[in-house]
Amino acid sequence: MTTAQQTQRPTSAELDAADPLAAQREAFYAPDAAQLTSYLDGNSLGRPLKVTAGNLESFVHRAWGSRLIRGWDEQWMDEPTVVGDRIGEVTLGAAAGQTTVGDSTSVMLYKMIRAAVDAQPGRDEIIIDRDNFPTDRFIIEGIAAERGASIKWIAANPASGVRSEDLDGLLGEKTAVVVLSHVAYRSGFLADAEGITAKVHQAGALMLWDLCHSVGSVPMELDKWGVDIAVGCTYKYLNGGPGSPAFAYVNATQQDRLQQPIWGWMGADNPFGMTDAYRPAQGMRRFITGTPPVLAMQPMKDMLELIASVGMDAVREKSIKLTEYAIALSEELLVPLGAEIVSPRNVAERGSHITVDHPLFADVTARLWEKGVIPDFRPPHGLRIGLSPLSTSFAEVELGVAAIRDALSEMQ
Ligand SMILES: Cc1ncc(COP(=O)(O)O)c(C=O)c1O
Ligand SMILES: Nc1ccccc1C(=O)C[C@H](N)C(=O)O
Repeated sequence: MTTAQQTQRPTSAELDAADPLAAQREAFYAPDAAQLTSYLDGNSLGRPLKVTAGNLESFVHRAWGSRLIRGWDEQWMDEPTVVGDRIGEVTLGAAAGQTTVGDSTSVMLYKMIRAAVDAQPGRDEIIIDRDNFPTDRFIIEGIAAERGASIKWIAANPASGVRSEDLDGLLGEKTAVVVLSHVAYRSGFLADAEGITAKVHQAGALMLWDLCHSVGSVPMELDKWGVDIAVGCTYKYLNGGPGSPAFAYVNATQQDRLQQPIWGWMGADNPFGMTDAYRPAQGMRRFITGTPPVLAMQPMKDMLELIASVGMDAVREKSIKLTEYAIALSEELLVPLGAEIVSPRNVAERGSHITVDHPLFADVTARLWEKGVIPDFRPPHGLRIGLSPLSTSFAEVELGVAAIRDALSEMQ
């Protein structure tokens, strides 16, 4: 590092002092320092809010313990779409009536991709990229086998992600649906959701975005972009807790055309009519299958209100500053030790995490976890630094990257 670099870059203390969202970090539960010194994995599991502990206790005592079965009539039957609408309003740019909550992300992806393929007669091709998260790829392989559809693969580009031109030569009159991640789980590449959606529509195909790594960190305008379907998880930047349920968005114009494949009573038009035949409910309720995971939906409500109070634009602004800082530190401290930054340098093409590659990073990550410095590792060589804007400080990033440098140089 040159002296010039040292003097040009603000210190982590200066960045924290200038951070308009710094006070929000107090809202998160803080384990004692022996357990945690730097949490860099909010993109895998967000931290709990302090208020969530009391709210869960009160849920047990009041809504569940006192109202008991009456809770379904009074509130819980509507919870999937009420919480869904709030996710839509606060984070997705989605008007009410287009978002619901339930199932795991994998199951929700299955339901939505199957519904999309079934709704496109004469079209039997699904497009996805080789670098997409395993569950997305596996589910599409399963659906292709089940429906006799074929898969058109976008070639892997691990240091980047999918650009509009990557669809050239693959998109056509046989394409039923295109499935892409808005932010790539490995590189953090942020796709041009609006441009790609428009291109997919020109070919008459449906567009499904996996929002797992963007929801709650990147502002979105799903309605404006004309997105057909989106699925995302709520345990990362929506801090819903381990295994909190997924959400699905279906554009109002597509809801009647889509029929999901797992016909359960809760997605039928009259669940308590105990009818002979399944008839799908109107609107988003048709995408529900079984009893909604109401308890597991509670923590995300607290985070949604915190995000609403500051706004997604402020969240994104901090996210950009955090990833810029993590890249600058990685360049100074890790690249000289042979590490390679494999995330986009252009902020407009980057979500809220970065990945740095080095052959020793699997061992480095294991050693860091013992010390309470928590990034994560994705094979073959990627150490991911996830920066959850409302809970991460610049000091934490500096401490974390310095610890990675120390572990790496000790092991070399
Ligand atoms: C892009 C992407 N899709 C899906 C998932 C997860 O699916 P599930 O919630 O079913 O484990 C993840 C992370 O776990 C992910 O990063
Ligand atoms: N759901 C999990 C359960 C256990 C451990 C990690 C996860 C993740 O979410 C991983 C994340 N989707 C990833 O991009 O690697």
